Amino acid sequence: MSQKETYENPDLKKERQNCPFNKEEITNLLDGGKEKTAERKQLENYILSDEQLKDAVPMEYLSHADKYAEELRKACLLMHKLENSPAGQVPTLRALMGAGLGSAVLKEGNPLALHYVMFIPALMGQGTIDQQAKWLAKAYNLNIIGTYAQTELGHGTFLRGLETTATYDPNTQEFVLESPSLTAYKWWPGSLGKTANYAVVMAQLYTKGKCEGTHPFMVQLRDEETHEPLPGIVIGEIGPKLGMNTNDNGYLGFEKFRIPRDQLLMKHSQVLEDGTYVKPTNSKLSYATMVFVRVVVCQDVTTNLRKAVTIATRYSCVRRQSELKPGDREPQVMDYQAQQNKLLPPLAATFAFQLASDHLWNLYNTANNNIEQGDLELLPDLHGLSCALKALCSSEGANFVEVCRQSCGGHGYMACSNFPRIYGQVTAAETYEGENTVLWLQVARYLVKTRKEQTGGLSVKYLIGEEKGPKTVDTTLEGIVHLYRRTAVGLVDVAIAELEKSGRKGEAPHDAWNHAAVYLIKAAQAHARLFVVESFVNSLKVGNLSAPVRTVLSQLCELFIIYWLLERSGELFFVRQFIKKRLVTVEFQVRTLLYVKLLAAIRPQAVNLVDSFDLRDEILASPLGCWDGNVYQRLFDEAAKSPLNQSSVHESFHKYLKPLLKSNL
Ligand SMILES: CCCCCCCC/C=C\CCCCCCCCCCCC(=O)SCCNC(=O)CCNC(=O)[C@H](O)C(C)(C)COP(=O)(O)OP(=O)(O)OC[C@H]1O[C@@H](n2cnc3c(N)ncnc32)[C@H](O)[C@@H]1OP(=O)(O)O
Ligand SMILES: Cc1cc2nc3c(=O)[nH]c(=O)nc-3n(C[C@H](O)[C@H](O)[C@H](O)COP(=O)(O)OP(=O)(O)OC[C@H]3O[C@@H](n4cnc5c(N)ncnc54)[C@H](O)[C@@H]3O)c2cc1C
Repeated sequence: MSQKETYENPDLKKERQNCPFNKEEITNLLDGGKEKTAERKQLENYILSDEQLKDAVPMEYLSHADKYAEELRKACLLMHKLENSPAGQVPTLRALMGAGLGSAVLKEGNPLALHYVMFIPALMGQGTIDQQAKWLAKAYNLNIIGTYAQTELGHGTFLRGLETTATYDPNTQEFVLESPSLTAYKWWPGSLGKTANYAVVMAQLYTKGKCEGTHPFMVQLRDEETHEPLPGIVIGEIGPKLGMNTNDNGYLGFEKFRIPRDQLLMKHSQVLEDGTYVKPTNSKLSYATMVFVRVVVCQDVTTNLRKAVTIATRYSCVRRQSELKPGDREPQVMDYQAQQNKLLPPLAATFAFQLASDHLWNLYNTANNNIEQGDLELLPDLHGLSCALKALCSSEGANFVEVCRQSCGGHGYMACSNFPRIYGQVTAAETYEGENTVLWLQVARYLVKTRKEQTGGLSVKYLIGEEKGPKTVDTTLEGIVHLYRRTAVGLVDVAIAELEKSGRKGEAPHDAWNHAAVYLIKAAQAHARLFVVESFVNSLKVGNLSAPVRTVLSQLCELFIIYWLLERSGELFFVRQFIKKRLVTVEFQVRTLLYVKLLAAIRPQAVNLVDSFDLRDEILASPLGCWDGNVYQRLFDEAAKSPLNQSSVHESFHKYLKPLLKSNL
C-alpha cells in the first residue's frame, strides 16, 4: 500500500492478516495493467506531495465565493503541473478529471471540468478540420476556456424545445444569437458562471426563413484580456447547489449577438454563404458530445462508489457496537449480517460497474472510429447502451453511496466523512447528461423497436428470435444469467402487449407510450442489469487471473447477481412459465440461501478487497476510511479545525445569548 503509518488499528491489522489473494493483482486489474498502476502511483506522488495543493482549512468553512477562488487557484496550479507531469499530459488530464486524483485536490468541484469533459470533445466531434485547427490548440493550451451551453431555464430534456435562436444573415454572413424569452436563457452549464470565456452553444438554426433544428455554435462570451462579458452577452452564476459547488454553473442570455458564419460547427451539417442548409447524414450526430459524457460518467460514478465502499468497510471493521453474544466483547459492526447485507453488494457493484463501463468504453471507441469514416451502423446500439449504463450506474451508485453513509451511523453524517460530497457528485449524475427516467425511456424505445422489427445491435441480440436455455431452476452462474435474460425479454413483451392493448382501444401511439411508461422503464432497467451481469460473468471466463483472485471475484459476481435478483424478485412474475410452474417461490428460497452463504464467505476479505482499490488517504479524504483505522483521533483532529473551536467563548455569546440569559423573559 502507498502509505504505512506506525499506528494500525488492531482490528484492521487482523483483517489484513492471511489474505488469500494477491491484492496487487486486483489493483493491476482495475488500473488496466501493472504499468498503469505504476504510472498512477507516480502521478499521485507528484500531485499529492505538492504543499500548495493542500487545503489550509476544510472547504466547508469557506464562503461560496472563497471556495470558488480557492478551487480555481488549485485547478490553475494543477494545469501548470501538467507540463512536467511524469505520466504525460493526456493521462494526467484524465486522472485529474476523473473522480480519484482530481477530487482529492479539488474537493468541491473542478471549475475547469467542462472545458475538458465537454468543450474540447464538442470541438473534436462537431468541428471541421479547419475549425479544429483554429480552436483546438488554443483550447489545449488554455488560451481559451470553454463550456457546453445547451440546457435552458425552460428546457433541459426536450432538446427540440430549446428556444435560443441563431438566425443566419447572408448580408453580413453572420449568425445572430438571441434569447427570445426568460426561459430561453441558458441555465446550468458548468464553468459558465465565472470561469469560461467561450462556449459551444446549442441553438435553433434558422436560415432562409426555416428552422433546421438545434446546432452547435462556437461563441466567445468574455473579453480575452479583461474577462468582461462582451456586449450582447448577459452572464452570471446560478448559486449554491446540493454539491459540486465550485463547478460555477451559470446562466447566459443573448441580445442580438453576432458571430461569423464559420462559427457554426460544421462537421456534420453546413450553412453555405448564401444561406443554403446542408443536412447531416443523421440529425442526432449533433448529440454526440452527450454520448461521450454518458460513457465517462459511468467510470466517474464507479470511482466514487469505490471511495464510499472503502470508507464504510474500513470504518465498519474498526467500529464496535452492541452485543452479538451476550457477555462477549462488543463485535465489529461488520460482523452483523445486516451490515454485510448493506456493504457487500455495493462492494461487488464496484467490480460489476467497472467491467460494464470498460465494455461500453470499447464500444464507444469502435463506434466513434466508424462514425469518423461515415459508418453509423453502431450508433443506435451505442446510444441505447450509453443511456442504459449511465442511468443504471448513477441511480444504483447514488443509492449505494447513501447506504454506505447510513452504515457509518452518526459519524457518516459528518461533512468530514466525505459522504456528502461523494453523494452530491453521484446523485448529480442521475440528472445531468440526460435525466435518468428520460434515458430509460430512450432505452425502451430501442428495445421495443428491436423486438418488433427483429433487428438490432449486439447488445439487444437476445431480443431477436425465441429465447433458448433452461426453463427450470438452474443454480449455475449461466443459469442465473439466463433468468435475467428471460426476465428482460418477458418485460419487453409485457410492455409491447400494453402498447398494443392501448392501440386496440384506439389510443394514439404517443398516448399508448405514456400509458405504458411503468412497464417500459422496467424493461429498460432489466436490459441494463442483464448487460452488467453478462459483462461480469463473461469477464471471469477470460483473462489471466490467479486461482485465489478468480475465487473471490466469482464470489462477488455471484453475490451481486443474486442480490439484484432478490431485490427485483417481483419482476420474475413477468416470466409466465415461472408462474405456471410455481418456480418463483423456489427461485426466491434457493437464492436467498445462497446469498446469505456468500455474505459469510466474502466477509473475511472485505478489508482486503477495499485495500486492493489502493485509494490513498488523501483521495478518500475521510477520517472514517483512513488506512490506519485511527478513526476517533482523526475525528477529534477534524473537529479541532472548526472556527467555533478557536476560542472558548464565541463573540456571539456576548452579543446575543448573554442579553437573552439576562432578560428574564
Ligand atoms: C484529452 C481530453 C481529456 C478528457 C478527459 C475526460 C475525462 C473524464 C473523466 C471524468 C468525468 C467526470 C464527469 C464529471 C464532470 C461533470 C460534468 C457535468 C456535465 C453535465 C453536462 C450536461 O448535462 S449537458 C446537457 C445534457 N442534456 C441532455 O442529456 C439532454 C437529454 N435529452 C436528449 O438527449 C434528447 O432530447 C432525447 C434523446 C431525450 C430526445 O431527443 P429527440 O426528441 O430529438 O429524440 P426522439 O426521442 O424523438 O428520438 C429520435 C431518434 O433519435 C435517436 N436518438 C436520440 N438521441 C440520440 C443520440 N444521442 N444518439 C443517437 N441517436 C439518438 C432515438 O433513439 C430515436 O431513434 P429512432 O430510431 O427514431 O427510435
Ligand atoms: C450538476 C449539474 C450540472 C449540469 N451541467 C450542465 C452543463 O454543463 N451544460 C448543460 O447544458 N446542462 C447542464 N446541466 C443540465 C442537465 O443536463 C439537465 O438538468 C438535465 O438534462 C435534465 O433536464 P431538466 O432539468 O430540464 O429536467 P426536466 O426534463 O424538466 O425533468 C423534470 C422531471 O420531468 C420528467 N420528464 C421530463 N421529460 C419527460 C418525458 N419525456 N417522459 C417522462 N418524464 C419526463 C423527468 O423525468 C423529471 O422527473 C446540469 C445539471 C446539473 C444538475
